[in-house]
Amino acid sequence: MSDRSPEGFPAGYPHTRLRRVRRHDWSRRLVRQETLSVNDLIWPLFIREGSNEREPIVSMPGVERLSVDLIVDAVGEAVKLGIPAVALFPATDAKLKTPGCEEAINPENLVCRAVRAVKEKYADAIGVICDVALDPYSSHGQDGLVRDGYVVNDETVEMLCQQAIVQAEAGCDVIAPSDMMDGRVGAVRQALDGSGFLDVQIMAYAAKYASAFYGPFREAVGSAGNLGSGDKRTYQMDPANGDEALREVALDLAEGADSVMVKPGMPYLDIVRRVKETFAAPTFVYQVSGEYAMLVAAAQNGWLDRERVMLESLTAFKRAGADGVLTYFARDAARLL
Ligand SMILES: NCC(=O)CCC(=O)O
Ligand SMILES: [Mg+2]
Repeated sequence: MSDRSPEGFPAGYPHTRLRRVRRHDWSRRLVRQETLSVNDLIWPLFIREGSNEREPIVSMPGVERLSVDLIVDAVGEAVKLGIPAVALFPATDAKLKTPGCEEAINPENLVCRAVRAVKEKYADAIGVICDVALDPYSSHGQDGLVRDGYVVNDETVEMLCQQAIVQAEAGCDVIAPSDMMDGRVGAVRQALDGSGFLDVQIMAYAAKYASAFYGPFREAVGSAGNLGSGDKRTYQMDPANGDEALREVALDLAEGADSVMVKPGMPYLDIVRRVKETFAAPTFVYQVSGEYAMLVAAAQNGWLDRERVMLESLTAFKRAGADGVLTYFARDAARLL
């Protein structure tokens, strides 16, 4: 290298100065690789019974459960902001939760009524995503049917297929199986096709980990008390495993998933990257309730800059390879973008 290189410095220095392109804003913008846009955002919303009712979720400051009429208004805001899709989550009345989860397949259940109301007003101006899983409806808080203390797979899958159909009938655009039963994507695809819903998409929660970061969500949908000291480790993935995520994604794609998801988000960016690089399929990531709660709580204490950590975390998902992010920050981020 140059004879001017000071002794002991790595070859290339000082000709290669990486700070050069960082010096001015115009230059930083020119070399920037990732750009977060409103098209990357999916906004999860929580529904409750009643009309003109809004109820704060204590562990998710700034997030509320909304009655169906106010959900329609919130979706209107999303449409105005250009957010491409919302994900609707029902906080089901405790009286309707049973071991058999019958409310999941009631065409008049809360989520189906919300989907119909939203679609009536906004039609194709925005996509509506609904989970397929039994936890909002189970008295035990598990995502499937329980027999002898175990969440049974195949019987649960039969129920999920019926749940997918009632949600598709209500107008849901994307069915998102979040249950982690084996074989559910193929079964749900077949059920949807068999009922004529050829164009209803499946976004598979393919690599969903048995994470402690879901705590505030369980408060939001009122399932925390139902689950008690139980856990979901016999079906959700072990946080210690990476390779298994690729096997899960491979199966879900082979079974007909249109897109896949990694969940949670920030602690699992390596999984997002591996999934995107391996399959080159539409890949989403869920910045879950606990991640939101951490950032917002720290910001409320004045320890973090809310706006900056929000945008930085969302940009990190893009950098890891995600095509989009389910995030409780969606509206706030969209307002800034
Ligand atoms: N199936 C959706 C979730 O479980 C969301 C979890 C979270 O936001 O913590
Ligand atoms: Mg699977």
